[in-house]
Amino acid sequence: MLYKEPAPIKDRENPFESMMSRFNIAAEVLGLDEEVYNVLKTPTRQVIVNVPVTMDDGKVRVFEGYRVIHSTILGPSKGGIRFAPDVFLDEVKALAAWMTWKCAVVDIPYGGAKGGIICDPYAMSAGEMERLTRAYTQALIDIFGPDQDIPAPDMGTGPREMAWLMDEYSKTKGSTVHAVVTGKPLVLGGSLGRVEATGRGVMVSAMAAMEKLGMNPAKSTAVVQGFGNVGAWAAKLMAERGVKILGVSDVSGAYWNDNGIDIEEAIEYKNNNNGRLEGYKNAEKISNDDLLIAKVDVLVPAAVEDVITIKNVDQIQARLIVEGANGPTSYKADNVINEKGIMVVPDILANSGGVTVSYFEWVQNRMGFKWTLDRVNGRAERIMHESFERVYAASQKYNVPMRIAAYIVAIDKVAMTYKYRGGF
Ligand SMILES: NC(=O)C1=CN([C@@H]2O[C@H](COP(=O)(O)OP(=O)(O)OC[C@H]3O[C@@H](n4cnc5c(N)ncnc54)[C@H](O)[C@@H]3O)[C@@H](O)[C@H]2O)C=CC1
Ligand SMILES: O=C(O)CCC(=O)C(=O)O
Repeated sequence: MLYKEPAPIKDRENPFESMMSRFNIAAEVLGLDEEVYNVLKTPTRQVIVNVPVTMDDGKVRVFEGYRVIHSTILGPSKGGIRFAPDVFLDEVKALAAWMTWKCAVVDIPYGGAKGGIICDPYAMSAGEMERLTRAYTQALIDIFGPDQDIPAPDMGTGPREMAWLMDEYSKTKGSTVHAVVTGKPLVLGGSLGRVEATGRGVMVSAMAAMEKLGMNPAKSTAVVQGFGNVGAWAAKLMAERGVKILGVSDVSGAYWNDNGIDIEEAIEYKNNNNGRLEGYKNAEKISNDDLLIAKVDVLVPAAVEDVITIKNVDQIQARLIVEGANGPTSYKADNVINEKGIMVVPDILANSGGVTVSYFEWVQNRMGFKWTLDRVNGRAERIMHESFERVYAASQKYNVPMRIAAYIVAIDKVAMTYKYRGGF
């Protein structure tokens, strides 16, 4: 029996359809070649695996896992692995396509992929997680590779799982292959700055957007949904630039303080509390729904897909949304957002700092050389700034919102690559 059935698709908006609807608009604006459109609308490869794992109670449980490779036209495919109870194939397909667009937006030489396993990482022991990660790696041993497909962390995974993946892959291949995965612990060839890279990119995007909107960070307020790797780092780095973070949330609920949440303290609390804010005292508990519609200047969704939807978009009060998560806004909410004049820094731009530093990690692994933190952060921030300006310029040129502009920039690069490579 599977650990848990995926949530029925009818209860959720379909992230792949959300992705395609934006892709369609951008493709039309660009006048994308029909052949290229047809290649890109479907992933290159979709693998479903069922991996048996011996649990701590001695029983064997079978877990369903996925690896979807959307495109390899720009280079080896790249993208994280999500461990979550409700991950499903169409979600992984959307996440894989977003990786293609993201890598193209920041102009790094990767295609897009994503993986997932239906499991609850918070309910499993370290031993069970290790056996699951190793079994998944074995099931995909011919897919992964430093020149083929390079995984990284996503929701529910981090450096620990990447270390197991690298070890399992290396043992099978007979030599240590650092570059098969990024987001590894430093001691195994991880890069300085990777852990905080996605949150740092969110902060850089937020600052760039605030400048365009004439907002002063030191006089601005924000809420951050999701207090994991991306949300906690984004909150911390934005607070360091003077933004008052009035509320944060995770699966346990949302936490609000009129004077601003002490982010360092909240992170310490979470780290000592099995990764959760549950029971956090120096704030008022509010509902996750109320956090999203709170009266603040900036909203940073950094948890899951489809949290800004047709159901709540009317009530959103923020002037600026910076998407730390992948796909947090359903496509049906786009029109209302645009009518309200809210600026959105879309996921494929705002959270691209993570894959950018993953690229640096891969480069360092292949050079056998380590960069300093200043070099990593300096280069990543430069890429984020340049990418932001590229997307902003496209939004002005085509008179479209930033999200469609980001797709235009990405699709244009992919289409140009097809033009030169040919082959079909
Ligand atoms: N880790 C990375 O480098 C990157 C992650 N992302 C995206 O950022 C998002 C978050 O990823 P991570 O921070 O890595 O995951 P994580 O597993 O470290 O943290 C996820 C956080 O979201 C919270 N959460 C889950 N469901 C929620 C809900 N319904 N309401 C409020 N909070 C909820 C969890 O409690 C946790 O605090 C995902 O969409 C992921 O795909 C995007 C780019 C890179
Ligand atoms: O760091 C990477 O390679 C990919 C991170 C990721 O999964 C994402 O950007 O959504």
